[in-house]
Amino acid sequence: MSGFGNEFATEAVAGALPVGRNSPQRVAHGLYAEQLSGTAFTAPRHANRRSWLYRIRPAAMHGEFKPWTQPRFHEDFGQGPVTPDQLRWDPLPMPGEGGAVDFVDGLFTMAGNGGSAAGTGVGIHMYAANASMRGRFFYSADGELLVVPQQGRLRIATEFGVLEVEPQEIAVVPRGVRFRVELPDGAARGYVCENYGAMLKLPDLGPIGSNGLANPRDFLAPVAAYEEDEGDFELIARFQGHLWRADIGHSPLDVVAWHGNYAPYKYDLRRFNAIGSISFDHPDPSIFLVLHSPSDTEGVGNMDFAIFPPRWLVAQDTFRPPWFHRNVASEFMGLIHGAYDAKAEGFAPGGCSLHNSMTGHGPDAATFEKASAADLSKPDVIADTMAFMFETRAVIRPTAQAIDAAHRQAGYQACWAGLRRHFDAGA
Ligand SMILES: O=C(O)Cc1cc(O)ccc1O
Ligand SMILES: [Fe+2]
Repeated sequence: MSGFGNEFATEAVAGALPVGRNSPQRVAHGLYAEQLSGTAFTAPRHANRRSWLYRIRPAAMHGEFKPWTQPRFHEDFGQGPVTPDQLRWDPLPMPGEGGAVDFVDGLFTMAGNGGSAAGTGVGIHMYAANASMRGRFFYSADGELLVVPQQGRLRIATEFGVLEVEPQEIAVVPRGVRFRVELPDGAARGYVCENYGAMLKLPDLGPIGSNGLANPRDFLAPVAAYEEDEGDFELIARFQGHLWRADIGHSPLDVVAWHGNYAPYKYDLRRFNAIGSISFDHPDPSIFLVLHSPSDTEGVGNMDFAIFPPRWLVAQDTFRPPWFHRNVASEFMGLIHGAYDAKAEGFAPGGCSLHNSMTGHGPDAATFEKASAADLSKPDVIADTMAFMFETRAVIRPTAQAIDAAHRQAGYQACWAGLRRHFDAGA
């Protein structure tokens, strides 16, 4: 179903959705009615998000939660010093032959800030998996999950229905929504931003007008689809930065019908309408904003999700690639496909980089030399590319395991070492 944050209504069995009311004395087909609130009951109408689920069994039915761990997936961003160095990583290695690693087992926390208790900031994770989740369901009460596949498709079976996503598409699973990730291609890798702050929304467009960037109708929510499976299953919860496990005797994906505006959704990044300079200068990357989690300060994001999609560069008398800069915000980047226009080498699909607050960064030496000499009478086309950025207000703290990881690039700073001195006061 199409449209960002729309008021949807969907039923997998005719007549399952009550008409004109949410909670009739007896729901059709013997279903239970249950509300899922994603915002405060009293949130203003334009921001209020909730859905009504009509399900075989209520969400309350499961065994007692016991602490559970997956040591690589956590919320420990450390208390100590954070290096202001530029950091970069090779792709997270795929699991070896050693056994089945599903989406939950394959999560690896790279970095983050704030936390679930404070309700601000983000957790930034990667996943590398080689098996579908079997008999296991997961939800995060801590944050909505923005999933950015880089390799391999995901079939995300949720309480609300099924989302199928492939690299260059994204999925967002709201806080609390239970799901299972299956891997149609047998293996998958990608990025996850766990947003502890305000729910992602489409940015305002200001003078751009009423169309452009990510258009609302390209966001797709699933139609209702339910499972009736019973068995010895487990429910894994992410709650206050820790993981919990409970027995559950049935699939919690048993919602036969639902209506409301709080639901998972997907978006194809290739639909993004990129807007840029047709005169001179390279605009700020906010021009590439897809989704925005506002903070309590107007105009300042808790987290901004921006992409760098294929596009034409036509600016005249302009250094066309991203400029050298320092930013009060902190920038975590990933590459989904192709090459990134600021880095000639070393930033591989599935890799990532971190340029924290006020850390100098920009084009590497090879990119600088090439773009400084480029013939600007012709447009450049940047094809076959899809990079993205999670940009946050707070400093992004890499985890100890990310700093110590064998796939971290020790010599990343060398990419700027070859920038030559060109200054000549007399020239
Ligand atoms: O650092 C980066 O590569 C991301 C980025 C891209 C761009 O076009 C302008 C600014 C910016 O931070
Ligand atoms: Fe940057």
